[in-house]
Amino acid sequence: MPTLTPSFADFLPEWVARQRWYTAKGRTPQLQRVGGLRYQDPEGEVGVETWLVQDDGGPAPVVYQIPLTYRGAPEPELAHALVAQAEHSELGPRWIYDGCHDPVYARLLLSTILGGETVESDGGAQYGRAAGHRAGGDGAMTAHTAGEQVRVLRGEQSNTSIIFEGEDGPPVICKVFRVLADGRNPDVVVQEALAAAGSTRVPAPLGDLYGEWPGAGDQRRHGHLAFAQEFLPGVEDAWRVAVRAAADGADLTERATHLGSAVASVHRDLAAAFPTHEATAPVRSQLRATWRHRATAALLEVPGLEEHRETIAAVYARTENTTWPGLQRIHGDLHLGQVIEAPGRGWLLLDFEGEPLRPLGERTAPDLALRDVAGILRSLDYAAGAALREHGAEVADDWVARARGAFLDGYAREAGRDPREDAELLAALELDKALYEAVYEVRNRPEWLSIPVSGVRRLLGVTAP
Ligand SMILES: Nc1ncnc2c1ncn2[C@@H]1O[C@H](COP(=O)(O)OP(=O)(O)O)[C@@H](O)[C@H]1O
Ligand SMILES: O=P(O)(O)O[C@H]1O[C@H](CO)[C@@H](O[C@H]2O[C@H](CO)[C@@H](O)[C@H](O)[C@H]2O)[C@H](O)[C@H]1O
Repeated sequence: MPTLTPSFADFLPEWVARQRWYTAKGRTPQLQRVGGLRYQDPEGEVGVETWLVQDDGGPAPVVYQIPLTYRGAPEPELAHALVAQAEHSELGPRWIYDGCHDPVYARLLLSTILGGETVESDGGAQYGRAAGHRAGGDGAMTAHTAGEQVRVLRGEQSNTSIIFEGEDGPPVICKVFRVLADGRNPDVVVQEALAAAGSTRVPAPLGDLYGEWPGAGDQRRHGHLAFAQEFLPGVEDAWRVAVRAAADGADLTERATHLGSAVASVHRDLAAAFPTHEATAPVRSQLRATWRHRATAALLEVPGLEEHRETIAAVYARTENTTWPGLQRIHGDLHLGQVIEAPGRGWLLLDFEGEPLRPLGERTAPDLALRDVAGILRSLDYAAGAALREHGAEVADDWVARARGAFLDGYAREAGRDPREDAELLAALELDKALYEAVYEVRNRPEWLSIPVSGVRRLLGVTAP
């Protein structure tokens, strides 16, 4: 049996702990390999393998996807993506890289998806298997599997996205899901359904990789590993547009109005493509219980909010005697970073995975479309906070109020109902979102925490100490 020195157990946990996608920040990963996939480099030079590892070091077990490439010589262009240098007992020195950054893995991944191919592990107890599926069918797209520019998208993301650009065909972005959930990934399911319904508000889906790996005991887990779609080069996301406008005090109202209409049109298409439900009394209490439960957990995790326990409960209680709209499939984690502005096409929505901190079942359940509306309202408030943090710009309350009002106007016009008519629900959902954000920031970006915490206080009508 060949050996590697240092071994994976020696170097992988420490590397995983440093990754943006590691969800249990601050803890020490306790990794066990649960499965894997072997890809074949056509040149026969680079070893390409995806590790599926379960981490038991966080609050709950999480399965991560970790594509790795093994090279016999260092690759200077991949220096930033080096996971470890190790000695293989038979092959000699090995340089092990984060596969997403290695064009050899990237091209194999895309060709597996677009070619509808299958990859599997070497077998045994950790047997894994995955199959590519092509969506729609655009013949030009296979041209991307060879000789193209390959790069990893930089920035704040929960997953790792690889971009393929070149002369032979339109650019592609392929998202490698880092946290694997059992079941079909909502990002894939929803965008494919919207595209099939003729929505122009999402980039065209091109295909996905769906896999299986061992679960507890004899169980098998199944889920999406990657998703390829049309890449719109040179576009800006609404977050950057809004932070800049906030910092400059520039008017955002026209764009915010268009964004409101775009979100409402996606909601209309989602209501037609997926089941809808009436918000019956038991459903309403169930949802309120979820908000309360999330608030309790947030107060335990976020310092300085405990004193607001009762005021928070009161905001939720105010939704008891109001009329609720129906429930439907929604985006689930809508914020300005999930929206891009494409020339000639207007605003497009991305990343329908839902809030990464929520269990999959909750993320795909029908919910109030107002939850997405609340997400954008919170995000406009965040943009003002970021303008201060990053540019030292004191943003007038009026700027935020006008942008939020314009977004709601655009939404109301397209939806035929003004979200402000459901003021109690909207307030409850904004609060729920701000509390979620506070937990997210505590775990991922503590230096951002003051933005959602101020948001919570503002929503509760209390001034900061
Ligand atoms: N199809 C696309 N075209 C252009 N840019 C994209 C596309 N998909 C994603 N992006 C960019 O990548 C960023 C992260 O994408 P997202 O789907 O939110 O990933 P994650 O799940 O990792 O958060 C977006 O904010 C956007 O700037
Ligand atoms: O990784 P995702 O994009 O799915 O979303 C998570 O990370 C987001 C931060 O990257 C976080 O969004 C929060 O910060 C944004 C600015 O960076 C801001 O626009 C959002 O309004 C705010 O919620 C998101 O909540 C989290 O789920």
